[in-house]
Amino acid sequence: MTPKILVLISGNGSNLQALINAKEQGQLKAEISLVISSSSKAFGIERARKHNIPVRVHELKSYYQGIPKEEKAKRAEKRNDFDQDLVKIILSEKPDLVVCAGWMLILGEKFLQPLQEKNISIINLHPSLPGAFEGINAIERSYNAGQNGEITKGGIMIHRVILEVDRGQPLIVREIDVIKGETLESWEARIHSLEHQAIVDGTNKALDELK
Ligand SMILES: Nc1nc2c(c(=O)[nH]1)N[C@@H](CN(C=O)c1ccc(C(=O)N[C@@H](CCC(=O)O)C(=O)O)cc1)CN2
Ligand SMILES: NCC(=O)N[C@@H]1O[C@H](COP(=O)([O-])[O-])[C@@H](O)[C@H]1O
Repeated sequence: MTPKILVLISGNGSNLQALINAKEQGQLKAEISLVISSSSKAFGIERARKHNIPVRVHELKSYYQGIPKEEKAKRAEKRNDFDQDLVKIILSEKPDLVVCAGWMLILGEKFLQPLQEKNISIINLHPSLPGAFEGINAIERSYNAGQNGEITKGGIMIHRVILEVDRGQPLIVREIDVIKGETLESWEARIHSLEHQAIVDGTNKALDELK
């Protein structure tokens, strides 16, 4: 039985495209059974649809409707509802593995706990080395650190997803050297190039570890 992966995206979807390409070239040990996007505007939706992969949009803003930013407790409640509804979608799909490929939302306990109980592994692609630049805008932050001489290497990792953001066990780590005077665009392109192979290798490695 071919394993099933479910891919979470929020934007361009170039890493989803890398998984789709790998599947079509026989280099991915799974089928992509569903793509879930946290934004209805994500270009990754088009990428999935072009390859007849089912898509669901699951947007946080629809949960926050009518709740002002100041009402933090109410928003936290709705955030839990968002996570719990996301779990329902995923459990109905029964994937072997969930791959966060540019999913730009922190996954809370209400999401992680039920998936752990069902033994569904979750991995994430993050554009920095373990222990550095957790969170968003990691590419720009690592670029600035490199150009300021604070780091000599950057890179990416595929890691297991735990509650602590970007602190899960790394499965794949790939490095690049800082080049002084390099443009942000060039740094970003080198990072993305690393990502597009690592997302496939990391997914295959996580699938192998399920056996
Ligand atoms: N519990 C976990 N959730 C997620 C992880 C993780 O390791 N543990 N990885 C992320 C992906 N990610 C970095 O790789 C990441 C994405 C988004 C954020 C974040 O701060 N999101 C904010 C919204 C940011 C914004 O849109 O301005 C939020 O969720 O409120 C941090 C890290 C996937 N989730
Ligand atoms: N913290 C998570 C994070 O920053 N993820 C990053 O989002 C981009 C998604 O690109 P894509 O939509 O083209 O695959 C990738 O660079 C990925 O590393």
